[in-house]
Amino acid sequence: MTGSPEFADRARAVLYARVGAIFANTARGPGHCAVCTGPTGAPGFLACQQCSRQRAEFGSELADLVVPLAYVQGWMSPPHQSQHHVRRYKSLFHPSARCAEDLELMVAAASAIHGPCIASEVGWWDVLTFVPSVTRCGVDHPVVGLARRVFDHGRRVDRVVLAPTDDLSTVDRRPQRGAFTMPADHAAAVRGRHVLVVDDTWVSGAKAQSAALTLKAVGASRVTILCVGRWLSHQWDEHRRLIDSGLPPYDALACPVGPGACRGPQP
Ligand SMILES: O=P(O)(O)OC[C@H]1O[C@H](OP(=O)(O)OP(=O)(O)O)[C@H](O)[C@@H]1O
Repeated sequence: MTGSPEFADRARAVLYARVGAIFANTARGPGHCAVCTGPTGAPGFLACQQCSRQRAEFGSELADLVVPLAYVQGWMSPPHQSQHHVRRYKSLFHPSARCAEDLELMVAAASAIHGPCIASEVGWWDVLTFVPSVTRCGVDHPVVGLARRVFDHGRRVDRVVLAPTDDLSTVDRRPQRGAFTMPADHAAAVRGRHVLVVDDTWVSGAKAQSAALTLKAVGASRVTILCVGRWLSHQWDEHRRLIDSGLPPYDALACPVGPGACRGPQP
């Protein structure tokens, strides 16, 4: 059964074989941003500079919980396979079915195994959506395939879509309240409810948090962002240090919500 210990063991083995050498689990705790899991850059800080700035500006309008599953080792030379995966899965001209399938399996396993961990932190989600692409918004974007793989734990989950506005193209490392809108009937489905927002990559979090701003503005009680890859840039000192520290292979049992929150089987 999906979500059972047997499923978890099987998913762990499958993902270890498929992406263990490609991705590494995100980490929580000292040195890691409590929001996005990126390096804080300085000891004693709970959040990285980007997330701190966003929190100072938007406070509780932002997502209540951000769950990045794995680090993407970006801008390496030669390029790292994790970068290749998160790009090729949605490449317009050379899409890779293998990459898409791997990311979808990661979302399916994480939401099945660690859905209860999300629930223990912020409650079960009632509504599901995704972050639309700037260049290819709409439901034919492969990010929708990721959202479709979120395991619902037998619960009723409504699906809604965010509509990008012209302001979305100007979202650059800083969330904006007007980047998305929501059709009135979808907004009604969101009011007073917990929305899970799926995205493929978190770089600054600006787009995903812009989605959260819209959802909170139309009345969502809570927003959780689930993204596959927390992008690290090998060109930034603190990111390079984390990459060069030797990241362990991806383990589907390692909890992306944090060891203290884990309600699933332990690694
Ligand atoms: O964390 P951020 O700094 O906001 O960057 C990450 C966002 O950027 C990409 O979106 P884009 O619209 O470029 O996606 P596409 O490549 O799918 O068109 C990606 O899919 C994330 O949504």
